[in-house]
Amino acid sequence: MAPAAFADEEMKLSSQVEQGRDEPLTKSKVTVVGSGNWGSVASKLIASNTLKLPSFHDEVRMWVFEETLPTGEKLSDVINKTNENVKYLPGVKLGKNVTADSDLEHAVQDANMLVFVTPHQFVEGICKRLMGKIKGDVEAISLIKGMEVKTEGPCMISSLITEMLGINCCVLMGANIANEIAAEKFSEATVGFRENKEVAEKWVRLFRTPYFLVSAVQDVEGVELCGTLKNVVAIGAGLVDGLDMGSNTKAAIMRIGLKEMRALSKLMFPSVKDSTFFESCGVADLITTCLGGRNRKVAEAYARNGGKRSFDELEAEMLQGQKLQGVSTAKELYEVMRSKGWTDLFPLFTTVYEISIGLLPPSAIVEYKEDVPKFYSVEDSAIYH
Ligand SMILES: NC(=O)c1ccc[n+]([C@@H]2O[C@H](COP(=O)([O-])OP(=O)(O)OC[C@H]3O[C@@H](n4cnc5c(N)ncnc54)[C@H](O)[C@@H]3O)[C@@H](O)[C@H]2O)c1
Ligand SMILES: O=P(O)(O)OC[C@H](O)CO
Repeated sequence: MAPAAFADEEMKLSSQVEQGRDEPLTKSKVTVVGSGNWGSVASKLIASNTLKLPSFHDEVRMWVFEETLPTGEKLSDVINKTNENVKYLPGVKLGKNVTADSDLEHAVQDANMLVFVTPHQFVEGICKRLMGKIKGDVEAISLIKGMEVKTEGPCMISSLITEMLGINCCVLMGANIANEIAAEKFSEATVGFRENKEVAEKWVRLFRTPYFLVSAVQDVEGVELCGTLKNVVAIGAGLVDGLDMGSNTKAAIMRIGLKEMRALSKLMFPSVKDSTFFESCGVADLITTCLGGRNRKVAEAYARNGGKRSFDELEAEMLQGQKLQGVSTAKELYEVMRSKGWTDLFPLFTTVYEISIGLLPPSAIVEYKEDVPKFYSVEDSAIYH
């Protein structure tokens, strides 16, 4: 396949460039903070590259939120013994140079590159534990799709990491269903960076493989908001699947969702670029999530049950410890929209939230309201600019 072949060439080139240089004086040490489904795949990707690229230490440390398996063994011990995350990514070898570490402070203590990849609701607690424990020259990247809402307004996860730990934080988002990348099927991702292009290029080198093509754009908020907001649209897509509405309806939800994603992103952060929505983190992630993601899957079950079983209950039963981001993100978005008086401008986001808390039935996702034609007028609205 042409793109993969191109990626292969690029990879060789970047290895040659690195190998052609003198051995770097200091090699970067990478720690992955998180070890769920995507955290484990990210560790595998990175570990395959640190072995090849001389500017990185071979070992990749992966922080594991410790749990006891039904066998009575600790998850981190089993990962180190089998080289597999038997709970969150069974059947896939991570690479012998991945070391699971259940001690958070110990896992990060020597790292100069931190990869944050946990469900978004745990990040603040993790950062509190790390405050004052990070070395000065550390760079971070967040693979986390989600946001926090503070009294001052919305706070993206990369900003939370920067504010709490005093370190620069890029983001990596994309059409990245973890199990497919674990099986080394070709896909793409987008790194978002603020100012330092060299740092972004270093992250690209660390992640890129012949089957995982990564490019960088200077738009942290745009990339992160794409990854965050698509999870709410995915809930809408799952609801229409559960209502057996068919492809046209799902395409309509995706189109309306994309428009709301772009409009809300620009309202929250006017610097967000339109072009970002055409990268992997934008339209491609929206499509893959609405076709094959966990948010879609659980929302489908919610609609099939007529809203009688809660999202929490279905998540626990269907995902076995993996976490949904779309429902909590819908709530967080709603808080932002309500406080700003924007709910009427975003009927899809608002409806998904109201369905998720049981205020409306699942069928409300396709009930057209004559008096709310806002899908079409949001860009003309005075507050849009
Ligand atoms: N899985 C995917 O396909 C995928 C792809 C791209 C991005 N993401 C994003 O990556 C992020 C992480 O998702 P994931 O799929 O790796 O995780 P996951 O949903 O598979 O697993 C949940 C993780 O949370 C951990 N956890 C549970 N309680 C915790 C606590 N109190 N404190 C800290 N950790 C705790 C579990 O140990 C587990 O590692 C999310 O923001 C998600 O949206 C996921
Ligand atoms: O399985 P989901 O719905 O959490 O989505 C996974 C990824 O974000 C897709 O890129």
